[in-house]
Amino acid sequence: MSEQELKALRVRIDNLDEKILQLISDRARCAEEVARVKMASLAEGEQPVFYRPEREAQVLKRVMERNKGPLGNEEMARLFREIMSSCLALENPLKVAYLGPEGTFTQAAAMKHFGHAVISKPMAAIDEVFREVAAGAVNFGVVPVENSTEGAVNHTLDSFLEHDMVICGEVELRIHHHLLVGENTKTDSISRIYSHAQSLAQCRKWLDAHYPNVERVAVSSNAEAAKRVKGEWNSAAIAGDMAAGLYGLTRLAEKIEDRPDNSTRFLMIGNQEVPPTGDDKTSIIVSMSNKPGALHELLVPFHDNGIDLTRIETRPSRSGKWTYVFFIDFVGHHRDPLIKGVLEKISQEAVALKVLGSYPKAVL
Ligand SMILES: C=C(O[C@@H]1C=C(C(=O)O)C=C[C@H]1O)C(=O)O
Repeated sequence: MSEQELKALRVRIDNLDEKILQLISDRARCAEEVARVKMASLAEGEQPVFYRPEREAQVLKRVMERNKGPLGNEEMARLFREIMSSCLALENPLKVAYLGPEGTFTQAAAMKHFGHAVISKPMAAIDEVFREVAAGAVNFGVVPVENSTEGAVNHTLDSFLEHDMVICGEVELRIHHHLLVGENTKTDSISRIYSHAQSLAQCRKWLDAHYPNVERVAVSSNAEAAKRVKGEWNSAAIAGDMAAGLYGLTRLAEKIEDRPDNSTRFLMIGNQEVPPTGDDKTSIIVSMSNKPGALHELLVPFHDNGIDLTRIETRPSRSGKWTYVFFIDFVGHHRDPLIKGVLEKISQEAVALKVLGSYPKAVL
């Protein structure tokens, strides 16, 4: 390609960028206007709701449906995710607590869902994320709930039993783990490997094959593991890209997770009910009396109405020995008439039923 051609293309790009800049600014002004209208139409004492997850899901879906390439749908939606995040921050920047420290996959999930124009607050434990939301110190919290290799994150499920929270969104993240070391570590003399228990479990076979005799030490998060090995001799951490970059570690081995499709699902928790979008999921907690056929009774209404169950998890109820609660996720919104009927049926049989929230299915 000649210099001449390159020059002409760069002029075209500059002109397009100018148009994009203009359009994004017009869009941001619209968002400001939306904020003004929302404020003006408030009833006495009513708090404005700036963040609308159902609307954001609709915007992203529209973008994906209309996208004709060459950029992929996810790539294009990611760009619009950030534009919306910045527009919303003009109305009112969201405060989001997540399971920290900085560099965790939960932080990556928070950014994937809310974009980067939020005020984010790392918390030391899952329960603290719940408490921060309950105290009103932040608008939303982000917590991991299940991993495709290792199953449920029990701390999160148990926290739902203790706090009244509304789930307002979900996000899924592909989880790639790397074996990381700091500059002081001699790679042939690793005597200890730190990570979160879930991550150690997700790499169990790889560790058994490559480091069978090295001590595995579970710490509170894999970002914490990365932070530790930065200054330590002869130790390594298992963590992801964000933590590797943040703490400037070297990758001894990449993508060491046992299953290549290893993914984690995260939930956004808050106090805001989300209206239906037509493509939603609902999470409930149910406790049944301890009698034969109780689980069957619970599941029949879903089957009879053709409702797609996406997950069922059992946890000790904490209110009596050998009594259990069921965490159930299914497709649909609790305001849909069909779902309403099913929930009514279940509540006739159940000791307790709590709807944790209905929320748009993950778009990205
Ligand atoms: C502009 C609005 O407010 C926020 C910003 C949005 C956007 O930038 O598209 C979408 C939904 C809200 O989170 C709105 O409610 O439409």
